[in-house]
Amino acid sequence: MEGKQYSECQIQNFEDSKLAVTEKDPIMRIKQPGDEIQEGMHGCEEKTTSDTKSWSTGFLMNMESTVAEIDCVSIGVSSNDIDLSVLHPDGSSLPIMGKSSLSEADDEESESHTWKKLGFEPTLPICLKFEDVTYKVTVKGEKTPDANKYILHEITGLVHPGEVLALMGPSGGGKTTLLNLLSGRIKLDSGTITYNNQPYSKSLKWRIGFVLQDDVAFPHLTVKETLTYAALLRLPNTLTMQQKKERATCVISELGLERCQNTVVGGTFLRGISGGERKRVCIANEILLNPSLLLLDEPTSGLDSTTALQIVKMLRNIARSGKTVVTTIHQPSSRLFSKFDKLILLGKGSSLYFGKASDAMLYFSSMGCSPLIAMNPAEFLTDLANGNIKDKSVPSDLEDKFFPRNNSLDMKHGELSQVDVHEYLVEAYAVKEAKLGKTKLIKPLLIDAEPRMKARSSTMEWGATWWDQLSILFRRGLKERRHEYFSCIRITQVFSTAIVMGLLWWRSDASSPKGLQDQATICYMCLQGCYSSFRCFGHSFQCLLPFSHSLKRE
Ligand SMILES: Nc1ncnc2c1ncn2[C@@H]1O[C@H](COP(=O)(O)OP(=O)(O)OP(=O)(O)O)[C@@H](O)[C@H]1O
Repeated sequence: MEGKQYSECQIQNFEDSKLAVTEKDPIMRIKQPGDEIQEGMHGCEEKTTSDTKSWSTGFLMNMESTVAEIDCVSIGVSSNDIDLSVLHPDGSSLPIMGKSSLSEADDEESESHTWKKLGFEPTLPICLKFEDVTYKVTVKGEKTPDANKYILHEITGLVHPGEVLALMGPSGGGKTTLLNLLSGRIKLDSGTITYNNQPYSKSLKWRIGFVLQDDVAFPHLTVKETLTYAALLRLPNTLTMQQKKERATCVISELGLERCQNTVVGGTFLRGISGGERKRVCIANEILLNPSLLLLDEPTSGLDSTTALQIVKMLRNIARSGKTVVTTIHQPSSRLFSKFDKLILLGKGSSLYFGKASDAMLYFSSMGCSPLIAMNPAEFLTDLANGNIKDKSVPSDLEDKFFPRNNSLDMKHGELSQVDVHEYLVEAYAVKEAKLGKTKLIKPLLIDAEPRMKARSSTMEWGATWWDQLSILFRRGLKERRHEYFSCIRITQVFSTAIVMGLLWWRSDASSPKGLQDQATICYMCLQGCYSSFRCFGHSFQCLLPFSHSLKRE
């Protein structure tokens, strides 16, 4: 027991609950009536000490949601180690805070980094809840009057700290739009989005990290330079220059970017780091700020399945460190799919499923939709969201519902149309939602004031001062353009022009009218040169357009 201090657990409404602590593993378990004490737990029951109330134990479980889906809370606490997890009735454990749960015997992830050594300031745990989110745009018709186009229709969901929520569905389903709404970048038309039951506010801005699908990085900077300048620009003034640099180094090592840290990022015309490394650099750029909520738009697009899996595992580890992660995903492999905690399946802007990712197949098979051939679950779900029922069984009531009506019109070659399938699935999901009760489906676990206060007290003035920004941007600009400024061709060009000009006007006599004319000519040429440079300076602003996202972020 040496070196370990056990915390008192704040438990409400658990009248029959007991605490059990193992000596081996510092686990306190809220026992349910009838729950057997496991080997190794005997003799340590109800062991608590008074130097307690560590922030990790401050999570209060709402009784109703606990009964609905959570079996017990498992809290492992030592002076060095804090671990809070939620156990579901199926036996799976979901760590909410601290290191990955001990019960999560995931070999691959046992090697994972815990993110603790980063020594970041406390993260505010954010429980993200969205209910009936609707977003529409007005489409201007040439001949017809303007019409509303629904991009998202009554989408509901919930994600807790420690969880990874995947937004899946066919292209154009509305995933990016939902992500934008959740990040507060665009305003929703109806519905609610809350962060710990509070609406979006400016103070949340720096707690939300957003990794774009096509994030733009400076191609001529190395990975280390990119992250160091980002840290210098975006981290608070309260940190010293050295601390900011150290954080960049830490993030590089945590994201496994050491090998390529001195390689240029690269771009269309410059070979640089690989696609997977590039994605990791983009994620690292956001992780630097230690966001509570990390949103990612297709972080695995264009990557092979192994690299994609690495990225998703990394996201899982990030989530397990107490952050809330929401990501859109396209056609994940089955191994990758199994890494998500929750899933929202979107089809044409409507929700076709929301719940545990592992239950998605069960849900569809329970309604009569199952694959007839061996199929990756993600492929099956995306097919369904597309209305494609080839190689899948169809619910009998779907056939009954549409076949008589569609005898000649919608039925193509004796098959159900995609619209019919889509409508059926949307309706079926609405029925499920109504049956379960929407409020129960998205009942959040309440997060106690203590961890929130702790994280809030760490609120700092973010970003560098005006002068610091100027100096950092100047240095970064020089580095980014060094290949142009300091290229042999450019230097030779400047020097040779200077020498030729110098020779032409060598010893020109300003006292004679002819010499004066010569001097006037060189003045004119210099002014012309300045004017051209000035015009180029104006044009160069256009070059900033591709980096507008970086500018906004910084
Ligand atoms: N401002 C807009 N005006 C008109 N249509 C829009 C607007 N924004 C989004 N859309 C449409 O909404 C639909 C959903 O777009 P969104 O980018 O969210 O899809 P997505 O699921 O992320 O697709 P992808 O997987 O291909 O990135 C698309 O059909 C898109 O054309």
